Amino acid sequence: MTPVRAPSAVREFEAAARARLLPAHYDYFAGGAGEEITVRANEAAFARLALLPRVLRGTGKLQTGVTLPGGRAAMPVLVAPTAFHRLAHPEGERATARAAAAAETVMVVSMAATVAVEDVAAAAPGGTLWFQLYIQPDLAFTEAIVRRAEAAGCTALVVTVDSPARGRRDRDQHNGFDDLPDGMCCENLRDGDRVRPIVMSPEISWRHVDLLRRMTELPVVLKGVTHPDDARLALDHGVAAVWVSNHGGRQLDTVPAAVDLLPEVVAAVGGAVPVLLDGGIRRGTDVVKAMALGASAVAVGRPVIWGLAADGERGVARVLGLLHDEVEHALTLLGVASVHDLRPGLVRPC
Ligand SMILES: Cc1cc2nc3c(=O)[nH]c(=O)nc-3n(C[C@H](O)[C@H](O)[C@H](O)COP(=O)(O)O)c2cc1C
Ligand SMILES: CCCCCCC(=O)C(=O)O
Repeated sequence: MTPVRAPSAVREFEAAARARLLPAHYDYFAGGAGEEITVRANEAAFARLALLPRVLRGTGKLQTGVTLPGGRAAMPVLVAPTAFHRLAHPEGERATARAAAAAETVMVVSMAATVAVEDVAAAAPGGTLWFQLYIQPDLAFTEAIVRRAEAAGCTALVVTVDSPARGRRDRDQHNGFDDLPDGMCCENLRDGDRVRPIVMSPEISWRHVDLLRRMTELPVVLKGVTHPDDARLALDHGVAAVWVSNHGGRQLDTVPAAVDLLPEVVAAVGGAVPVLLDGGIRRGTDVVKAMALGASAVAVGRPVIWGLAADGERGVARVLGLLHDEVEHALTLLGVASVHDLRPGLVRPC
């Protein structure tokens, strides 16, 4: 009998996940906005970047840890906020949080999680959680959610700013996917005995970022920045980090690939705060390319979902473990001892 081989690359988890998920749920996780041009561009952009190794550097012990406003991570790959983990696995966000804690990295809990942030925290004591927020026009409700995240022990607030409206996702429209199944809801949206809908409002502005900063002592990370002028404004408004992201190509289609936007944002930020990046990271080589171009750390969305759907906590742990091992391997072959020593000169367009 041929033994079943465990996935040896992150990409292999997608097929395993697809085989287990309902087609409409697979499409929700995999899909993006419009023609999915940005979804494809995110990955393709990494393939268009070449790495140029240095030799005879005597590098020795490797350093992959990073220190960020919301705490330290042993690897420079964070778990991006993604919604609805219980569609992928019955343990949902609990399983993801345990795997992230075991990998000693940060999990960003989505506001649209299907397990309440308090229960995610309880599932992974000792783990580092950040909380992702869509600022709700009802500011009292926004504040109530912030207080819950604080009380659950989250160490940063990630405010997603690329969603003044929900992306138009053709796959979801064709599948009629617009709600969670019975027995599942966005647990962080509970308000007394009802669950509120998430409002993505075009009325949200920099004024709300200021209000939020006054509302909490937690560092505020701005996720979904693509324009260098917005990166500069983010600094004016006192954010603790800027997160370059096009939401994995799920919001405005034809926005450029995230990694192509990175250098201009890094230049605009000028080292004032860390710059994070997500979108299309599938390999350790993608991680080092992004960090060479100035990212302080990166995050992965779909790879975590594929690991979760394929094999629950173990699958997520394997995805994170593969990325960690690949980062170390890439550093060794690049002749670089620490992720902090990655520089633009190690990357070339090809
Ligand atoms: C299924 C899914 C759900 C997502 N849900 C959220 C969310 O609730 N909040 C958020 O800020 N971003 C959300 N995102 C965007 C991710 O945080 C991240 O920006 C994106 O997945 C990165 O691209 P990648 O999937 O290629 O790694 C979601 C992405 C996916 C794929
Ligand atoms: C109505 C709930 C919306 C959750 C948003 C999740 C998300 O950001 C995504 O990309 O999907």
